Amino acid sequence: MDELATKLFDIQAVKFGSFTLKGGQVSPIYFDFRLIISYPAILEKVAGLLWKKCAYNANVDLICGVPYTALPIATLISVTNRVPMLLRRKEAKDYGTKKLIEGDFRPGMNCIIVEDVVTTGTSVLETAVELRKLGILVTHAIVLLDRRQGGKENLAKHGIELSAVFHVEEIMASLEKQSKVDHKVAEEVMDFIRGHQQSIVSRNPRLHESLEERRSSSKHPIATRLFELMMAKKSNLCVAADLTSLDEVIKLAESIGPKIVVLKIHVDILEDFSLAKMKQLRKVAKAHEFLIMEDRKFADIANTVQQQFHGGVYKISEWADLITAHPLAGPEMITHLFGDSSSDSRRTCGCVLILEMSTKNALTSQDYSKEAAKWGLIASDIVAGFVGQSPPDADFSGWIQFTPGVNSASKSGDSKGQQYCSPAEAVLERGADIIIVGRGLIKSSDVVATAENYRSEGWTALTKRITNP
Ligand SMILES: O=c1ccn([C@@H]2O[C@H](COP(=O)(O)O)[C@@H](O)[C@H]2O)c(=O)[nH]1
Repeated sequence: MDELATKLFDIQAVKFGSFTLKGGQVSPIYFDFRLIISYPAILEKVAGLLWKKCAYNANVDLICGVPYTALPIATLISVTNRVPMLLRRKEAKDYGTKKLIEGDFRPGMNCIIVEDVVTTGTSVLETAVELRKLGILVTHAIVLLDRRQGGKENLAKHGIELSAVFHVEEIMASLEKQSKVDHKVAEEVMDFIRGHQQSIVSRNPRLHESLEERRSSSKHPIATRLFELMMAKKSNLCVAADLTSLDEVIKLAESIGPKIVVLKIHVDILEDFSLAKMKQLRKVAKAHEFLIMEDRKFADIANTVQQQFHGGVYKISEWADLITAHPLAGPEMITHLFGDSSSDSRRTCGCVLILEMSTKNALTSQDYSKEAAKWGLIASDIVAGFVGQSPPDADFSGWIQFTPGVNSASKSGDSKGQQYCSPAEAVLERGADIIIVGRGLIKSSDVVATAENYRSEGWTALTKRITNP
């Protein structure tokens, strides 16, 4: 790595001085990796290191470079490792096939995106969008240099894991160690990078307000209650009790009740459901002060959803404090979810809108969640919060962000598309107010100790986020 950093410096692919960037900022460092093609040995080294970043992934069917600098790099990786390549055009031709993606592929194939520098991740994302339109799966991108300016987090939000050969800190440390730059320049560069590392989370005022302030701006009684419980119990832990027996759920709730603020269930996986047992669970919830969330993911027209909510065997409106709903059917479904304006449920139950899902290749795109968040804001007497992996553009400090896919023991997710992050990452990088932990807790041998660990990690991260904006 030191050798490559030196070579990049020597050929002036890494320059120091004063450079005006695309966004108008003046940067003390500039990376011009287009020069690499003039140095075949360096090009070969770069391609080799990039390939090492994804060779562990047995699922590479194709690679695709982001135009233009990464194209020769991707070509070399393709030829050396015998991995077929795709070519993405920047503009479609106005004659012939008019295709944006050239090459031979089948929908369902896995494609790795290759890039030279990632700042916000937009170029990688644009390439991923075109590939995904054709049914090609994109879950990984490899990059020579990650400037650490939010790209990794942005891509993760879209189900793409970014692996970098270098981070800017590593290049600077290496060049300083080899006396290529002096300490003052290295400091200046790092100050600039840190100053431009504003992630979505650090820009969002909701995430730095105290829970007390947010409690007073909340418009839904259940959101107000949840803020109070969080402060009183010093907990932002929701446990996904995905068990098939309600007796077992009750047993679990009795043991971890003091550590949690929400217990989330899926009523339709219970084999021993009865309203009497539900009453028992409500008693435990009252005694230990936590809310019950039914993760029903309502998604139909309002008329049907109302019946699903109030009727059937489960009579969800009789026992749930919170329910989840997909905003797919439009704003009317949200406003009529609980019934007409006189329905008691509007005050006794809060809707948690699913803006983004935690799984790979989820269809909850940025545009989708942006629109849905706007509807949620309008229906703030119904909507207590949202499920998501990041704060939406239209945000509101009285709303609560619930983030599932939290598991300290597994970084890679399960084998069925679920993706995981740690409690600290969920809170500090993704904006979670409440972390949702399922198998990471219910499968552990000591659920009480594990609940305490998640409570403490989640709460520490939340306190840190509020006190260090
Ligand atoms: O995007 C979503 C929405 C909901 N879930 C639910 O959360 C838990 C996660 O369980 P783990 O065992 O921690 O994977 C589960 O009940 C899902 O239905 C989600 O994972 N992602």
